[in-house]
Amino acid sequence: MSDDPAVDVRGLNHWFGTGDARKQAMFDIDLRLPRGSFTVLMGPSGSGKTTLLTLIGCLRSVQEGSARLLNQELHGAGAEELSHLRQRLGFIFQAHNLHESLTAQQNVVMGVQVSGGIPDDVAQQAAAHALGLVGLSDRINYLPANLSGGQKQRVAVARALVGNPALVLADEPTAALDKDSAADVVDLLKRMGAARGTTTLLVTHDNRILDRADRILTLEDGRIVSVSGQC
Ligand SMILES: Nc1ncnc2c1ncn2[C@@H]1O[C@H](COP(=O)(O)OP(=O)(O)OP(=O)(O)O)[C@@H](O)[C@H]1O
Repeated sequence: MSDDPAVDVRGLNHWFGTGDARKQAMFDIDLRLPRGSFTVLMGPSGSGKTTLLTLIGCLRSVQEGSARLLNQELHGAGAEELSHLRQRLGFIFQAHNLHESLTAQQNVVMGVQVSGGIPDDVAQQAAAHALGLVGLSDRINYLPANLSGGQKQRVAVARALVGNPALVLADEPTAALDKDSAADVVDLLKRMGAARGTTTLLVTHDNRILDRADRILTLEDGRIVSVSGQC
């Protein structure tokens, strides 16, 4: 495995709006995420956590500065390169975003098929395996409506990890969960990340997660104001 960090951001600035409404949201961000690390990104509402996550996740264009993701520069990258890079990422959001009309298994299969060209039987096997890893082997044919909040979020974790992503970006994945389910989801992400060498960046307001992070970054008003933990 390469020693290069999974994410290497330098001098990143970002603005929203145009003309008089133009407002700077990110200021001179420097950030490195070593491969296999588990980093928590904290900060008050409006501090820029989601903006930073979506820039790193190729969901927004980098306007100024450098952001290298898996050894590829995002600033100036074309749509096709960004789309290929996105296929190497796993996303988990606060709202699990499961398709309500699809079973747990079918939802996870969609996570395999983002990269395209995967035979259906292989996708089905991979999805069943991922659901087993998150402890839901006995729920694969359940619709989301018949799963608890914690179980739905575990399906979302399985869907994010089934394609073996190099980097997992999670935005408030435990916000809607009770204490035990939140701990389960984070432990699961950490355990699976460690087993596969996946790098994880997790945005949260949830103090319960902090003791599980290798590193904690704090954003305030679009600036990183503290970094704690190992580098
Ligand atoms: N699409 C947008 N257009 C204009 N301004 C935006 C847009 N998205 C975010 N912003 C502004 O950028 C700043 C950072 O927002 P962001 O959503 O990244 O913060 P956050 O830390 O994720 O907040 P929260 O914890 O509430 O989700 C805020 O001032 C926000 O109003």
